[in-house]
Amino acid sequence: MGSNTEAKKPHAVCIPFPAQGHINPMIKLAKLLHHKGFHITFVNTEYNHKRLINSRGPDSVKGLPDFQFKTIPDGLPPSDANATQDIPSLCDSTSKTCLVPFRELITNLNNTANLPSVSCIVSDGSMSFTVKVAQELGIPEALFWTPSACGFMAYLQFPHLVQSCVIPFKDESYLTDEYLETVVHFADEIKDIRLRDLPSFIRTTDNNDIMINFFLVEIERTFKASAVILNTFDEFEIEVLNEMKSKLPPIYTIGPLHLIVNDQVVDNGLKSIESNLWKDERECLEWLDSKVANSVVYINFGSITVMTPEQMIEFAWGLANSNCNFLWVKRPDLIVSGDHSAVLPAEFIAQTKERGLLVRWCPQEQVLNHPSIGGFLTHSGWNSTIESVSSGVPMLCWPFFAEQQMNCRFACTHWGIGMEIDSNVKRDEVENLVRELMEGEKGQKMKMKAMEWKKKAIEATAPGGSSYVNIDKLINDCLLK
Ligand SMILES: O=c1ccn([C@@H]2O[C@H](COP(=O)(O)OP(=O)(O)O[C@H]3O[C@H](CO)[C@@H](O)[C@H](O)[C@H]3O)[C@@H](O)[C@H]2O)c(=O)[nH]1
Repeated sequence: MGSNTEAKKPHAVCIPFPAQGHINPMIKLAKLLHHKGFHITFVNTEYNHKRLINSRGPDSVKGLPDFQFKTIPDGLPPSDANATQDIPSLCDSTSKTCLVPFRELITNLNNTANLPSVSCIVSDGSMSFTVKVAQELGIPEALFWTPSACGFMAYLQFPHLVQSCVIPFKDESYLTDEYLETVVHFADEIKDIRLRDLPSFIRTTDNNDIMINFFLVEIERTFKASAVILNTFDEFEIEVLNEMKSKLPPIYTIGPLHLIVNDQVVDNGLKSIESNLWKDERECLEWLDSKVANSVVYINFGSITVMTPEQMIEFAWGLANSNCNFLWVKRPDLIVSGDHSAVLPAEFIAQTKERGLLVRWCPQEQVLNHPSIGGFLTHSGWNSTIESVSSGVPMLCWPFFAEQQMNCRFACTHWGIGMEIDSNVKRDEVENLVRELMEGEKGQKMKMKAMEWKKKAIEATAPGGSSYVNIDKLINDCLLK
């Protein structure tokens, strides 16, 4: 394409919140927009840019002539660690420090010869300082909220919960299992949501709590955006979406995004653009090839969850005692003490060596699509949940924090594809639930339900489907305006 045509392209600046579970869906959306004719500038933090180079090599950030990577600092002290940063610190520092470098970056882009002017911003909902820059430039800004619609809906309750003095809790005596069972008003059609299902950030007595205050600001700014994007599909979360629709800027449900991208984006150059911050151990796919269909339980707690060595041991013996095959992704920074290798007992390793594989990071989408995977023990992060749904894989849910409790609640009670593991995890419960998931009657029912949702997810993303259509609407009605 000649530089003249290039200069006329719409130019979207895409900026994720700097954590794996946010970068992944944003890079997919950026690829899709590129495929639809946009010039893309993708903005990572310097910290994550370095991690991307470490895990995937320098070519991984070279981009393409019309898909470039840029960086801004995250405001935290420099570090060479290969680990997820502390989330409250990151929320605090990005919201306080990133506006200035982001504005400077856009000014520089607009002053670069042969580069189309920035015509829209697609920002993570948790990086809403960017709305200010869009307003200054008079260009549209779409906020991509990367949790589920039900999780996002739960965050939308924060202003009301604060005004009505429900959160922060008055004192420690409210932090009990009994009080957390209190049913709250959530949506007209959904009456079974309890305090314990709301984002874990509500479980504080601190009036200056970083996370509550952070979400109050992010929610308030959402109303100033031109559009809200969600990585879900209408049929899956229709009650929640109906409830939100009248209260927010136009909402575009465009998920499961990875299905659309895998179907539509065939360009080889784009295929090489990936966003793993840890190195994939792809050998696990060959190991899965050696196992019979639906026989392996896959365990992965995403990029942020941490657990104590004791919890890990309970999971380990629960898995060993279930006698099932398992693929367990044990991220290097999964254990709170940071002691990666010392915690798993030698007897566990010896006992399970024929039927268990431990890796540090894996190509999750491919793993979930592998025929030998029969169930997923997950922390209920939204990407993991929607990827599991898209593959027709039922789940055991051990929600850790943020809106994962809500995803777990919906998986177990609304979608019929999940069973919850108590936060105080014990080996017997793991053993029994893994058996039930892989061999029991309830597991069979969940599998059938998961397969139905998979079909619906594919329909939503196929030509004419709701998410497929919404991408074009998002582009025409918002990003090109
Ligand atoms: O070995 C692995 C482990 C994970 N992944 C990918 O990493 C992402 C993980 O995302 P998610 O499952 O959502 O977990 P978190 O990393 O914990 O995600 C954060 O971001 C999500 C989206 O906002 C929220 O739903 C979560 O609560 C929040 O913790 C997914 O795309 C996975 O496919 C891999 O490719 N390989």
